[in-house]
Amino acid sequence: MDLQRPDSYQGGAGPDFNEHVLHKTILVGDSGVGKTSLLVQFDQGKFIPGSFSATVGIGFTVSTGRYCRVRWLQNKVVTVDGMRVKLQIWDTAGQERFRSVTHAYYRDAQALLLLYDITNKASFDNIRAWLTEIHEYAQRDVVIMLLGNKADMSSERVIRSEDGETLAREYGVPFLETSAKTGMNVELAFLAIAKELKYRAGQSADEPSFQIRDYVESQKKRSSCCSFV
Ligand SMILES: Nc1nc2c(ncn2[C@@H]2O[C@H](COP(=O)(O)OP(=O)(O)OP(=O)(O)O)[C@@H](O)[C@H]2O)c(=O)[nH]1
Repeated sequence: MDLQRPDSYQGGAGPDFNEHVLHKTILVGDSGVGKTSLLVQFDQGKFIPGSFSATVGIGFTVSTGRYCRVRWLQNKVVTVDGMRVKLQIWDTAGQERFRSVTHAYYRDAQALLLLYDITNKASFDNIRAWLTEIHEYAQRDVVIMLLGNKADMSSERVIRSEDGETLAREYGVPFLETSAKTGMNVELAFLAIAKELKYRAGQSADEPSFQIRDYVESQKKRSSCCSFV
């Protein structure tokens, strides 16, 4: 899937950028927030209704020998400013009983997409606990993005968009509302992560600095402006 689209960032990759490196990206969040659905939407461009179980044979099952918290992974190539960024995306199961198995996976993650469900207050309230866990087990410079998923379910919304934004600002992370059902902002979330990782890998003194939060905000404004055109 070629995700390149016009945007404001035109910096090239520096000499150290290695397009063959896989950038490990993990989806985390409470059970049922839509992690698998988001990945399926990104991978296949479609929404498959109903919960996925750990036994559903999509992709690649990672056996831990115990409970399998990390279920499958998907390699995706995202084209950013003409360069290929390879994301190795790990889907995880949100149930509490699998959590201890996950910590090892955080350690070498370069990016984490942290999801809550805008129709589920508990999933939003648990974001702080997820962030505490991430800060404890992940690398200090891991790229984190907060996603309020199921944005299509407006009649059942209990978490306002402003609440997601406020929480994200408090932790200094970018924020998007997404819908795995309609595809809203799904590509943008992964594209922003890929751009940040590419920027970090190729950072050089003469390159304009890239700020993922500014990028996400500018793209959000662009899509809200253009959806009315
Ligand atoms: N309307 C709507 N439903 C969604 C969306 N994302 C997921 N769902 C539904 O929410 C339920 C849970 O989705 P999953 O993708 O299985 O959630 P998960 O976070 O992977 O859950 P665990 O595997 O238990 O951690 C399913 O019934 C999905 O069809 C969305 O954006 N909009």
